[in-house]
Amino acid sequence: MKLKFTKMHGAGNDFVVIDAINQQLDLGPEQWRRLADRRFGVGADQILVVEKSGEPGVDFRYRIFNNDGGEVEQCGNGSRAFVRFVFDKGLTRERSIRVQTMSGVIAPRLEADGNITVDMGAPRLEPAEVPFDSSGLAGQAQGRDTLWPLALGADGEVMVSVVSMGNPHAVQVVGDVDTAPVAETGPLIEHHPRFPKRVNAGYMQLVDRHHIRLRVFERGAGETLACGTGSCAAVVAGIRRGLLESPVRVSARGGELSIAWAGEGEPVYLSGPAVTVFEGEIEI
Ligand SMILES: N[C@H](CCC[C@H](N)C(=O)O)C(=O)O
Repeated sequence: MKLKFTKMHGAGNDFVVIDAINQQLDLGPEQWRRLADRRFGVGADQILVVEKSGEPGVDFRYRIFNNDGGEVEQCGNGSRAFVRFVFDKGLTRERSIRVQTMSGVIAPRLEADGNITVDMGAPRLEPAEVPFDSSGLAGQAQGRDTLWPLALGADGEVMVSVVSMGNPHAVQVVGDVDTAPVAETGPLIEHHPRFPKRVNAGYMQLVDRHHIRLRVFERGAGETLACGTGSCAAVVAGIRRGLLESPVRVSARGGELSIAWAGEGEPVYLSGPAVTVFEGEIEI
């Protein structure tokens, strides 16, 4: 089928965005993978699909596919691209919308200055909600958080915080993100047996109480230049550990994000850019 798409990015985390309201889609995992392939397709970390919502009080439905073809629950950088896309395409005249995802409703808002702030909902903090299998493990309390030991075989053991933003995150503090073993240990953490749905692996360097540097080896996509939900998860973990105070500036390799969180039970707010790179059409 001939498919119209828009290529976008949020702080270097890149997307193919598809209007499934005005196009009939019937694609499977192999086609999502090909679309996201950087040589045989358009190339992207994730594919974002825009659908009408059937829910009262909700404007759109938002489906997210990693470049391995798997459908996932949430994408923070993608939610900013989503609101920029639907506004620019005239699918809405509202700058503030509510969007249904697999893990609940989020609320992106397109600011007058072009920046975008998203209510990402409240983090889920119980291991079973992540999901993380903590059975038989001795957690180490730090502040309101618990650090869990992850055995990585020859690569030793790392202590991680576990947080769900609808999707699963394992966050560790490192001395220097530039020398952190992201390529070596990212895949080991992503596929660790204690994460039955796999996990996004975050490496956070503390700059000061309102600033971190962050790299994320993403589930189903490998290291990306920025990860919105990973930034939310890292800041939530840092605040719970007593290491950070809201708001926090997150310096990713692809750009800057800002996270605000008032504490347990409260929503996490993600702010940052969303850029349209080009429009295209592909036979898929
Ligand atoms: N790889 C993630 C989905 C995309 C998240 C990321 N791109 C973001 O901005 O939140 C997962 O499998 O949960």
